[in-house]
Amino acid sequence: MGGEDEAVQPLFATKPLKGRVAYRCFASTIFVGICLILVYRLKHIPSAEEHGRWAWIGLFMAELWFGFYWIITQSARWNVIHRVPFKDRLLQRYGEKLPGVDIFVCTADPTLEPPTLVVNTVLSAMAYNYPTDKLSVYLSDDGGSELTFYALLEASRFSKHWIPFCKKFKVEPRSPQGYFVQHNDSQDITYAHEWLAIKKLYEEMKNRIESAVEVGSIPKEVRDQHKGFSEWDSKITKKDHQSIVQNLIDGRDTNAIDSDGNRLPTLVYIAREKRPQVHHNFKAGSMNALTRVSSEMSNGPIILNLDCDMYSNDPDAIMDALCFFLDEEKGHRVSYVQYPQHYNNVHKSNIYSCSNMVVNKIELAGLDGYGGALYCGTGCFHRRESLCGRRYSEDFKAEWSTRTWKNAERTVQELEEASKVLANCSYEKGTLWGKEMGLMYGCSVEDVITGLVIQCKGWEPVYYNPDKRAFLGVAATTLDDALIQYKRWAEGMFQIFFSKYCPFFYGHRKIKLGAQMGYCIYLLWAPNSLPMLYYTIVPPLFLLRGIALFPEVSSLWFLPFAYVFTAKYAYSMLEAVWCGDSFKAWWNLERTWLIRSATSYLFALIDNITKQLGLSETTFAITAKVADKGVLKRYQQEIIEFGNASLMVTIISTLALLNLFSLVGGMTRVIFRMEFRGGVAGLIPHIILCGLTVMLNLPVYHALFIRSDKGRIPSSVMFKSIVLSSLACLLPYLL
Ligand SMILES: O=c1ccn([C@@H]2O[C@H](COP(=O)(O)OP(=O)(O)O[C@H]3O[C@H](CO)[C@@H](O)[C@H](O)[C@H]3O)[C@@H](O)[C@H]2O)c(=O)[nH]1
Ligand SMILES: [Mn+2]
Repeated sequence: MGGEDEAVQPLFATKPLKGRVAYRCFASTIFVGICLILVYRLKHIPSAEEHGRWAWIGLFMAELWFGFYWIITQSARWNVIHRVPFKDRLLQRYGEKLPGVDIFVCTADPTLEPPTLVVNTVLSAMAYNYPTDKLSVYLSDDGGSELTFYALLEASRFSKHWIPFCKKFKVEPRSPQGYFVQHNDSQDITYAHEWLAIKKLYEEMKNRIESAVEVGSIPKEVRDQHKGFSEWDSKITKKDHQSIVQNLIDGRDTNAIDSDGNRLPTLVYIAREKRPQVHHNFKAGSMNALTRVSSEMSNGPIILNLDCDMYSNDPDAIMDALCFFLDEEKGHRVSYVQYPQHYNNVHKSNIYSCSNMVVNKIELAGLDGYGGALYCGTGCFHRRESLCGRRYSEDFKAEWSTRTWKNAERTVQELEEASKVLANCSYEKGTLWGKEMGLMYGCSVEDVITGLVIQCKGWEPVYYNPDKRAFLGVAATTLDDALIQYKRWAEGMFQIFFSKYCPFFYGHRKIKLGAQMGYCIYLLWAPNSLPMLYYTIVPPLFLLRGIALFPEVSSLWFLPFAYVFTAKYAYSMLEAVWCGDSFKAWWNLERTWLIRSATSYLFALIDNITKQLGLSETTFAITAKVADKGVLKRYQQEIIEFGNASLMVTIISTLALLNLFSLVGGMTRVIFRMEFRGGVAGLIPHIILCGLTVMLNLPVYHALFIRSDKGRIPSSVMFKSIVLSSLACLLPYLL
């Protein structure tokens, strides 16, 4: 125990990122450039008789927005920090006094989220290097599926072999699926022997689960093995069923031991009550039910929240996270410790830009620098108290060691019955759950808004980005999935901005200005769509018409445009490469940003408006975690999957064609020296802009005209977008 006379060494350190001063100087030059651009726009507005007056004013507004948004993004780069925990000191000081940790895993649909995937996450969580009597894993199944329950039952049996195997050979990762795909070339005989045996067990379990899933029901002899299946005796549906709470492993039970005779962690299955007439609030509702049910059982003061597709990749991650909570001097202020979201199915070139290295390494760490670490929904350790709505106060000191199972003497049956009440629809009526307590309701990014509210109650969250990836999830493998996911995020974020939780008002005097701005980088994704669309539609059309909307290249006013554009993109490329992206990944990100703006962000904007008008409601489109073989193959080859004839794809291809037509038309004009207003030199910026857009869209043309696989853009979409873009090209002649 930390000696009384010597000063206690901290359990974690916070360090600034190097190179700040240089960055701040550089950013200031861009700022000057932006101001000059705006001055130019204001001083040169075409007169009422001239062509392009309104287009000009539109460009001014778009550039005003980009400038404003750029300033907002500086908050995430101004004050970047990183955190360093000291696990060894923790181990020395807290041997026996470690707090209980409850791990929540959420799943919602046995088809989109296969039970095998779910139990892999659960098993990886059960196998953490942490005293098993202090570890409890709770699975919330919003799908209310007996298939998932069955899979969990199988996992509880398999864990008796898996956990000792992991600990004996220190295997990593601890998701069996993730582990067995690795190559095993060990020479150790006992290891090879046991490896084979455990692999066989795993494959058998997997086959049993998958054949049950295929048939869609559980064989009678299996149903008879566990009383829990009786919950499904009366035909129940996903949207209409009673509360189900089944304790599959009771961690207090001295007979619940693994094959080496060590105690097992607690394992509980929960499907909260669902009734068609009661709104279930998606994942937030499920997390809150988990919080209450777990408080009736293990009641761990630390909660780790995982999505069902995100397994633990580092068996020591709990120890790292605890360093932040248990630090004697600063730990009592920490509300949650968020890890970045990484994916195990993302390639180096990252075609849909799902994993964002710059966001993970710079932006989120930059927000943390202002005390504004985001809560991202998964891979996050919470303090139960702050999650349950407690306000921070100076005299708050956690008592870790005194807390254990709240109802230690009660039997499993008694606990299950008591817990079911907590998972009932009626339980929350008239309480503060979803408003002041637990995760917030009514927003499709329940995580971000909950994090903001917790911060505004005085807590200081931590963002921790270790070199070794602590959690690995599954990223979207089709363009549609990726865009719909971003639409959900952009919509929820923008909704926060226009609610009473807008960081600038709600956070005023509660969180730092840097954090308020930092939140807005994401909250303002949706409105970016309009200026982005404007910039990719109007300048190309005016190029076609031969009307310059930018200064001539020989003019001094061209300099700020050239400087801001080049410096911004050169910097963003260097930044991406520095953060570990490839050049191609950065290039793909630029395309993705364009595509997202034209689709996800635009739709998010529109949906927000219709919601304000009361025409639509919050929804939650679950991202698929599996794809069929053809799709997967193309994903492996890094070919974009357009596939269906959706409105989003139509917009993308129309925009791409419009730029192509304009570029060709504009170049023809230049080559044949047709008349211009403002001279050829004035059109060069248009050509550059349009040319870059065309280059970004190369895969779109490829999918339109060359590809023949199923992921190409369907011909119906092709015809539609040819007609639409041609019509658009005629537009400037009518103005
Ligand atoms: O009614 C629901 C819907 C979803 N989920 C679970 O929520 C998680 C996230 O859903 P997913 O479809 O995978 O969405 P993503 O876009 O991948 O999730 C990101 O964005 C969400 C907010 O939009 C956060 O909740 C997630 O933590 C974050 O990873 C999954 O485990 C689901 O099982 C539920 O429990 N109940
Ligand atoms: Mn997900």
